[in-house]
Amino acid sequence: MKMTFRWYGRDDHIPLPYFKQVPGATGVVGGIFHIPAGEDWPEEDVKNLVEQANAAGLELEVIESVNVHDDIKLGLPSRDRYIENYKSTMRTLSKYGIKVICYNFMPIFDWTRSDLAMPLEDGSNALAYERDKVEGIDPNELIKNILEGSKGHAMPGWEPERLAGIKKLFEQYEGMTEERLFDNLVYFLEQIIPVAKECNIRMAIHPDDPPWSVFGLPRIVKNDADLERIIKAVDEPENGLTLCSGSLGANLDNDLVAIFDKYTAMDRAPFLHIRNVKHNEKGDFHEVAHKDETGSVDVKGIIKVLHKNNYKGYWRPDHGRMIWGEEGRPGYGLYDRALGASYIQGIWDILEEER
Ligand SMILES: O=C(O)[C@@H](O)[C@@H](O)[C@H](O)[C@H](O)CO
Ligand SMILES: [Fe+2]
Repeated sequence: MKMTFRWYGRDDHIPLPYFKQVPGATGVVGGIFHIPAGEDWPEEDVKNLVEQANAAGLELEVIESVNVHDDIKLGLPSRDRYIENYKSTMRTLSKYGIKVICYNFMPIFDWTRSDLAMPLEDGSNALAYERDKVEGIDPNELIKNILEGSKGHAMPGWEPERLAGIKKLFEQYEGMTEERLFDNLVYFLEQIIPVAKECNIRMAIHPDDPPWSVFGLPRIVKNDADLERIIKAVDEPENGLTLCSGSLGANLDNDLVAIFDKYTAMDRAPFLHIRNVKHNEKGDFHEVAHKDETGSVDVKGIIKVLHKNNYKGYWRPDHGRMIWGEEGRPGYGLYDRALGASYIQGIWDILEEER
């Protein structure tokens, strides 16, 4: 499997060459964050992005994310224009060697947390989700908390310009059901998967984070049944999944090892996010170090099935804690992600030797 790190481009506090210093890192996962969802990505920006990574000796073959405009999720007539832009962006990305595009289909918000820097016992801090602090509060309050907690770092999915129209967005989603949202996803996939085929790109939908309804908005990428329904709806290898152990793992009912096994054996998961979360009695969770017994995720079990299935796709260590005084975008410090990366590769190396 190919180990990558998420890199936030010119907005990242981590110098690109540092990723190369993590043993085993072959590439970075990039994105263009100043272009609003729905717009066609300018070729010049894509070219610069890929060239910068390559100049640092790193591949850039995965994009996270090309975000989907809410009009597509809402199924509005204007969606066709945004889908055309999406296709055009796919063609540009393929021209510069992109192989996988990660995206999500969550209404309005991307990931949701109540705390971006919850203090842990060891003096580090991590992202956390407490139901009482999210569910039942005014979404504007949550947006305020997230933007304050981000300490000036741009947070994809939480763009202040877009969220300024939050009231209208919520009105537009009124009455939206899981069924209709799913139909809108299928409409989108039917349009873009043929283009993906032509471009040799694999689309990889990211699970909802957390994988349950928040603020009454429907969620359709929560569990094994949802994943299966999505890949079957347009049953082509290009219609793939990003398996994220942290997002799916927020629901203890999800059998992560079985899910990672099933979709990697089918070769329908071109991209993986590996991280760990820990639950408390109330069902709340916070993020922890990647090491297996630190949290609820069976990290070793996941790596074992990936190895058994001879996984050849891309993976990246997902959110880490903030440790050793590092300051940066919540979840995306270098130090803890690098520790997680080395831990996971250690497991892989032993399995390789035993094969
Ligand atoms: O939590 C994160 O940082 C990521 O896993 C997501 O934001 C992910 O990039 C998007 O949901 C994918 O579209
Ligand atoms: Fe993820």
